[in-house]
Amino acid sequence: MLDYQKNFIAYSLECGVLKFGEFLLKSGRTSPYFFNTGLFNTGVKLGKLGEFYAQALKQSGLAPDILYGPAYKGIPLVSSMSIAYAKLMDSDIPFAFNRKEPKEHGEGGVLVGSSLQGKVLIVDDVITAGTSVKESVEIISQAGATPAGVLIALDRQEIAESGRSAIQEVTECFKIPVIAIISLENIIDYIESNAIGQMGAIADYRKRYGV
Ligand SMILES: O=P(O)(O)OC[C@H]1O[C@H](OP(=O)(O)OP(=O)(O)O)[C@H](O)[C@@H]1O
Ligand SMILES: O=C(O)c1cc(=O)[nH]c(=O)[nH]1
Repeated sequence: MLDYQKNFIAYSLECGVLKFGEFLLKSGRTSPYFFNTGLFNTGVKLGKLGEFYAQALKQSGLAPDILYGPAYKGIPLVSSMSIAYAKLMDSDIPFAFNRKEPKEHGEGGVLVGSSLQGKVLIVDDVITAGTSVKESVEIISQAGATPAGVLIALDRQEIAESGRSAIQEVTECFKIPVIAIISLENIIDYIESNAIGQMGAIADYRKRYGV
């Protein structure tokens, strides 16, 4: 594991973002751990999170035209990341996000921010079964733009409904790369070397849903 990944896990634990317990996921699975980026909830914490994402984009070598953050947690992620990336790379990439409920008045619709065109990078918090990424790909394609990749904080390394890995499904179906700052494997390494967390429950969960 690289130093910046260790630092990211330590920082997530310190902010209460990475938690152990029992959590119901979007997929309907009950997980013994949860990664809640909503708890990067001050200017300093969110600013630092944006810098991790900006660094990951720099290292990926991808050159998207637009950054897209799916509601809700993708909204502060894409906003903070675009500020951090502009500072890091002196490159002002436009960004956009969606509403979960279409707005019926004013400008209306589900999209907010820059219009979706060209190569669009999806910026989200985690991938579990891949549903959220599929929804984003649909929104981007419907707008006439091209999904160019996915950047997430955590790859939970789980299987999708098809029985294939969620990441494998995304990369094979949509022919786009997925970049994750950390994965479940990194969290397990960290837990084992620092004697924290509920390894037994995580190992059981991984046996059932992991890749
Ligand atoms: O890979 P998946 O199985 O789709 O799961 C991961 C998605 O689930 C959560 O979204 P959700 O819409 O639940 O939450 P939010 O409104 O808090 O962003 C999370 O933010 C990811 O976008
Ligand atoms: O799959 C999810 O719903 C999910 C998992 C996780 O670790 N964090 C999160 O915000 N959502």
